[in-house]
Amino acid sequence: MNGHVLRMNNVGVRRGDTELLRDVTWTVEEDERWALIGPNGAGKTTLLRIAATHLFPTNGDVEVLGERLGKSDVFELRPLIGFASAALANQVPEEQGVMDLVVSASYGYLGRWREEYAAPDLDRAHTLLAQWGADHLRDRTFGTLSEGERKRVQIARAMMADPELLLLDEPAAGLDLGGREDLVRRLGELAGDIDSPTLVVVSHHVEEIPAGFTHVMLLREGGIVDAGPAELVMTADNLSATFGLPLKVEHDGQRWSARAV
Ligand SMILES: Nc1ncnc2c1ncn2[C@@H]1O[C@H](COP(=O)(O)OP(=O)(O)OP(=O)(O)O)[C@@H](O)[C@H]1O
Repeated sequence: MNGHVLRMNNVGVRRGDTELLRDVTWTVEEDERWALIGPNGAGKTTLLRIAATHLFPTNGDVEVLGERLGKSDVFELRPLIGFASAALANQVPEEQGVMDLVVSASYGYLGRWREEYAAPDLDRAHTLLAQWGADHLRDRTFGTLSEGERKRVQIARAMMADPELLLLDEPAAGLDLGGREDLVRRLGELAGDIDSPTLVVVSHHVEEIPAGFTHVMLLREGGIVDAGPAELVMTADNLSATFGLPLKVEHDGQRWSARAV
């Protein structure tokens, strides 16, 4: 795999006359942790869905975990990719049990109960729920969970199959301040662990970039404003161009913040 987890070359996505993405050239190496930041409609989710092999681009080349999209069996690739998004959460039936949802990820389907789950898989599901602060929810159904609780359970599920690449679309959206800070701290711990999968997290807010995230891509109107090491990309000029208003950017050594000037 020569270290490249993701490689995109001149990727574009077009729907009718609308360009959802254009000229995206991007490489992600194994030990990198990326945040994709941009305003509503910038194309972040579209880009993440391509990385997850859920969407084929209209043009350009994509390699995920060394396999070329269009030339490989995505059903062999997908178990190696953990993916959590609001769209996936919406596909989970309300009555789905939390444990079933998490443990079934290693069996390749969306949470149907099987009698023959292996004990090590059940143990791993418990451990992951605990790691994401959701162990107390394991006897609940997905439909009874709050927004923040759903996010934690979804991340535990995405981690279940021990992925090589973990893609999280707006994991902190809809969380209150305490919930956001708790989740961002846990993501920071994951980022700092050398055994963690390669991470790509989408957000609208620079405050949600966890500590330890090494790289940032800024997206606006389907195009890359800048992408690379966080300390080079996260300038006031770049952020202002991305969000279309003059911004002041601060970094306290761990986390970023931005506000209008
Ligand atoms: N099938 C489609 N046809 C036309 N436009 C589409 C289609 N799917 C998405 N779009 C548009 O493409 C743009 C990019 O959408 P995308 O969901 O990737 O953006 P995003 O950066 O994730 O936005 P948000 O932060 O609001 O979730 C949006 O303007 C959206 O309305």
